[in-house]
Amino acid sequence: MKILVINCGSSSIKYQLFDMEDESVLASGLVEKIGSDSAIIKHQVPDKDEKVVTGEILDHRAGLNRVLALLMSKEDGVIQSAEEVKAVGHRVVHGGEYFSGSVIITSEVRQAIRKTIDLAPLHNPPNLLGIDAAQNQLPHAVHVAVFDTAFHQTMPEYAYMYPLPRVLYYKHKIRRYGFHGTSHKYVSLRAADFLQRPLEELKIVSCHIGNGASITAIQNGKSVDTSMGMTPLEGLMMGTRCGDIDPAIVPYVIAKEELTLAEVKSMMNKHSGLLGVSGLSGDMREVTEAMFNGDTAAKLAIDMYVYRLKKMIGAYIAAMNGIDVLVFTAGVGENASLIRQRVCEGLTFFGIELDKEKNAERSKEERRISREDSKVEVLVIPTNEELMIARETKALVESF
Ligand SMILES: Nc1ncnc2c1ncn2[C@@H]1O[C@H](COP(=O)(O)OP(=O)(O)O)[C@@H](O)[C@H]1O
Ligand SMILES: CC(=O)OP(=O)(O)O
Ligand SMILES: [Mg+2]
Repeated sequence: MKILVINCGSSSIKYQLFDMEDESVLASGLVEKIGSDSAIIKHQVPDKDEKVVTGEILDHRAGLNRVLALLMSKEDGVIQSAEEVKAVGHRVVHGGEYFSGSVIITSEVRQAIRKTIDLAPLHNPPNLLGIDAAQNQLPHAVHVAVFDTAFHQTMPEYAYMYPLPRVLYYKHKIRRYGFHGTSHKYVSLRAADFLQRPLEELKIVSCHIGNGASITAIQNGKSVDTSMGMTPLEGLMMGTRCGDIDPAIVPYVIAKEELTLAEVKSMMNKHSGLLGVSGLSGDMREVTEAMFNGDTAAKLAIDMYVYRLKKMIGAYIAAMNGIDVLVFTAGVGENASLIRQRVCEGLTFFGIELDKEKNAERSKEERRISREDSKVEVLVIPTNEELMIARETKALVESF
């Protein structure tokens, strides 16, 4: 069964086509700068050179059309006809309280996703555009929505409610939802498999630290708390997002700097975090390099990033009254050995003992980086949200 996975951003489409017989990737790629006359498609077929095409792509429908044409083309094609794609799995960021698992997309499902637009104005509209475009171009396929929020629907009420007047929850659904659930779920399943231990017996703290970053406490295979909230702005310090700050700063900055609310929102989402503190970049590679070159602002940014992550791991251990496994994943978690080392150095109290040599090894594999005698297993697990979406899609198609 061939399954196409798509992840639509406001001006981009990421895609992967899987052959689910052996879960192999037949092709993958990215369409960027949709809405312009200089859009870029980067299309990769395993063992072939990447194909880069530029040109006008005015909307998601046109973008998807071009992707399908590439998938079926003579030189770079991997399928003969669009009918070969049996199902399409869509990443949908916000499912509100409507969805605690993946679903086949019906008109009711689209309606519910539309109702959560207010809660995720940056993410859900492009996700819906992607669904529309794909249903239009691939009408014979089964379309499935896989939500970032679904895995976290098991959080207890005392973890997801904010200490605000409760009426705001009843009127506007203001509560914590959490994100990156597909990734946290995937790495928790992989961790149990890697350790050959039942997931139900493990207390896992999973750190998804990429551009966006979140941490989740997973007990009995279920999310019991997570650091992102009503939106993906809460929690850890990120590449360009501030994470937790005193909410009183918002009206104060508006008054002092004569900014609009929209400008402050943009500041907190796009100009804060590593970028805001270092003044250089939101990319951990660039900030680390600057720190090694003696840049004091870059050093402060990294000190803050590590300190805040370490404190949050402590909180998530407390949430479960223990920890068996600490998992690092996503761009920073998978690659930045320095960050892993500095975070773990401050957690020895909990029985977390890193093997410095194993931690420093460069690898794309799932691996243990804790010492043999460490009470807590520390693992690096490369995330694979696309594969997880493909698996959830296949399971739904088969039960259909
Ligand atoms: N070798 C590396 N060392 C340190 N950080 C890295 C490395 N490679 C990637 N990163 C970090 O990972 C981030 C991207 O993470 P990723 O999980 O791919 O993000 P997203 O899916 O949100 O775009 C980059 O911005 C960078 O900060
Ligand atoms: C929800 C979210 O923050 O996603 P990303 O990390 O892809 O920005
Ligand atoms: Mg990501």
